[in-house]
Amino acid sequence: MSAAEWGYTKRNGPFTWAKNYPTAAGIRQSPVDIDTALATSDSSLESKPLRWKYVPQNTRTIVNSGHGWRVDVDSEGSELVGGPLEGTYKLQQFHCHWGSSSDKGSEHTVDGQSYAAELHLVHWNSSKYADCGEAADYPDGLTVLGVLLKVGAKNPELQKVIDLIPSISHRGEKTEVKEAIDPAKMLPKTLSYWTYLGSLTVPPCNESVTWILFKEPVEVSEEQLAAFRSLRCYKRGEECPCDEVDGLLISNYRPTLPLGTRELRECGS
Ligand SMILES: CCCCCCc1ccc(S(N)(=O)=O)cc1
Ligand SMILES: [Zn+2]
Repeated sequence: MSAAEWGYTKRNGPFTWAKNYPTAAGIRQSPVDIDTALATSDSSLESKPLRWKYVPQNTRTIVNSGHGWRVDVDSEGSELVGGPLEGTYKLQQFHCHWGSSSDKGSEHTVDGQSYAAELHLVHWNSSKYADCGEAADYPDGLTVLGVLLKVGAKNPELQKVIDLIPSISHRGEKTEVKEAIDPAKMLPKTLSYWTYLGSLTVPPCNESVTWILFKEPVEVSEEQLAAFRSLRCYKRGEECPCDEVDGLLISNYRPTLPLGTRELRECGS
């Protein structure tokens, strides 16, 4: 989309994306509702535990993409292997999706239930592809670890992100992450998960993501969610293009798409 960039308002939101990004109307789209009764447990998943290694010092910059905040990471030194994955995946970035109030905001839902937000750790298949951009064009190119966020205690690791939000209030602004953020500390204690083949949940909605969604939600406080909603979707000095309340990014989640004939597997109770 040229002037009217895609976004989350009535005018440019998820139901308009397929106009400019035909893949958004595909049959392997994300997010989906996790119908727990449909999930099949798979011994091959149990036999290859999910394993990851992150380098906190490699969390480089945080940017306001206009669609939310995103922490870009130097992939070197990171790895994610096991579970449903063939080969090694490296961490590229992590970001979050939320709603205008904490009764909604996650992208995946579980038996129809929404959570307050959802954290995505984006990895690319470094065994087969040269970088994330290339990997995004292949069905086995990307893996996203999804963490459901529910309202509760303040999340100390995410607080390091929240503290940087005032310096990236407008679209395009970015700043150095000085205090290292450890992605591993944002994951739940129990590692049970659901996995299925899906897509990027934002345009161009490439159908190249192996989704791994942890079952156990992680806590975040209402104040921390309010900080996410204080980001603006337009550039400093420009007028607000979106018809959101003075361009505040109060909601940036895509509603669920049909799972269709895709298999939904689970590992752990
Ligand atoms: C054409 C290059 C694509 C880079 C990948 C950008 C991206 C990664 C993950 C997600 S999400 N919300 O599915 O985790 C959205 C966007
Ligand atoms: Zn995401």
